[in-house]
Amino acid sequence: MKINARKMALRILGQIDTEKSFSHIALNRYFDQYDMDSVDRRFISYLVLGVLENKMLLDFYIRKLSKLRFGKIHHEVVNILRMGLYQIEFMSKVPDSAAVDECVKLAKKISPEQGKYVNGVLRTFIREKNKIELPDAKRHPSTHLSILYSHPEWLVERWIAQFGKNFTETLLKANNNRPNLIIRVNPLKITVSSLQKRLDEAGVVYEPSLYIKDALVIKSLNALSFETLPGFEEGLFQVQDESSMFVGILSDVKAGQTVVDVCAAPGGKATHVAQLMNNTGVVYARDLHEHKLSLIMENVERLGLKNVKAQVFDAALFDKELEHKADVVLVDAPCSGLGIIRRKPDIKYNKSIEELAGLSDLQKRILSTSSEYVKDQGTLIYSTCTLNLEENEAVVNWFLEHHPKFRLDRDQGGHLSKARRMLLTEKGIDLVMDTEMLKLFPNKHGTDGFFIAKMIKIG
Ligand SMILES: C[S@@+](CC[C@H](N)C(=O)[O-])C[C@H]1O[C@@H](n2cnc3c(N)ncnc32)[C@H](O)[C@@H]1O
Repeated sequence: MKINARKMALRILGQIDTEKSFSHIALNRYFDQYDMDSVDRRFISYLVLGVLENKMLLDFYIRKLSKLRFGKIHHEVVNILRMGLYQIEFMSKVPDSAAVDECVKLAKKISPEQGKYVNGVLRTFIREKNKIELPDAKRHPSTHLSILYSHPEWLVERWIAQFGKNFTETLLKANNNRPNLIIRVNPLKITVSSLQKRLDEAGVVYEPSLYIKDALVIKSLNALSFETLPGFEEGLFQVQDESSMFVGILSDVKAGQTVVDVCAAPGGKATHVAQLMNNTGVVYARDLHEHKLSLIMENVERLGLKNVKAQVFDAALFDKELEHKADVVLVDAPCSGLGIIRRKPDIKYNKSIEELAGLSDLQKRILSTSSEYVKDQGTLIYSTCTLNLEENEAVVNWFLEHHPKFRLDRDQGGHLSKARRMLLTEKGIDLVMDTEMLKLFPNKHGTDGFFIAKMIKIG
């Protein structure tokens, strides 16, 4: 039986609200449970993610248009209105009349009055949307940007203070764009050109990554549909953002080395370095959560890796067994995740200033403890998928002050070939930061927001 895509989207939004599930998990759960074609999947994920990305703006409109106070509106009707407004405002291919009619049908299932109410709000929006004024951009810049791009005001204020207003606006905008699906080819099983042939045969549209030699940017699929690509089950590739692949490249691992990845699940970076070591040496892939080890193991097995040992271990605690044993230690620390809002729009609504403060203490502790595993002349890499100074530069600067045996690697861009550096310069993309730490931004580099500091132990 054909599913009703809007009804399904409404159920998923309801579940995200009530169970506080992450959107990608809720979407995948429904996609696994119901048989639906790729057109429906794409429409549902577009609508659900679009509503979440723009929730504050859509709620601002509802507040302006509704005769009922926001808190008094039936909870399901709030989501019906959000879906209707989103389709009218952002989905140009959906005729306004279809958006209204379908939402009214959904609301009528609750009661005829709710149908009338939804009809009234949506039709008023179509007539009067140009008259709705946002908070004044000059007098209240952070409130204006916060509503326009649906990011909490405290975060907008913080980013304006750290990056300036114009940069922040482009960052907020980029956070509401859908990211590409990026895959890292697994050279242990296939060459890049052979995988490209397989993708061509399946009609998949892709292009080579600007940054990473063995990575492909998939253009014809969204990030949630990677399992449908040819070769996934066979382990011919791993899904991973280019920003995160930089950790593997910067680590400069060699065959036979010992690597400790203290925060490894689901194993993106651990499997990358294991692959770069050509299935030799050993990668200790650790995580605090036992249930996450299976995620690492699934990837390890699928990719055909023999050199990864997955272990449960709390990175904040010292493990004497590994003292001074590692050539490379990866600290991909738990963080606020504010660099991956494009992938998980829920993140921007779930964080608070208090939570961020607690995180930097944990990050310092994990980094200090893990540094004890590094051999003389060994490498320590600290990374996060967030953008705030407090969780990035401040943590690394604090660490360097307290650990004089470590220094920043001076040549963060040195791993890139000359040709690739020229290409990036031509495109106006600057990778080497004046702080000698690498920070990538969705609006500047087209990648996830990501931070990497590579340090060397002088010994
Ligand atoms: C950013 S994710 C790691 C992503 C992973 N490195 C990858 O590339 O796929 C951070 C991980 O740290 C783990 N974690 C959080 N606190 C931890 C702790 N105290 N010790 C070890 N792992 C921890 C989380 O379970 C989470 O899987």
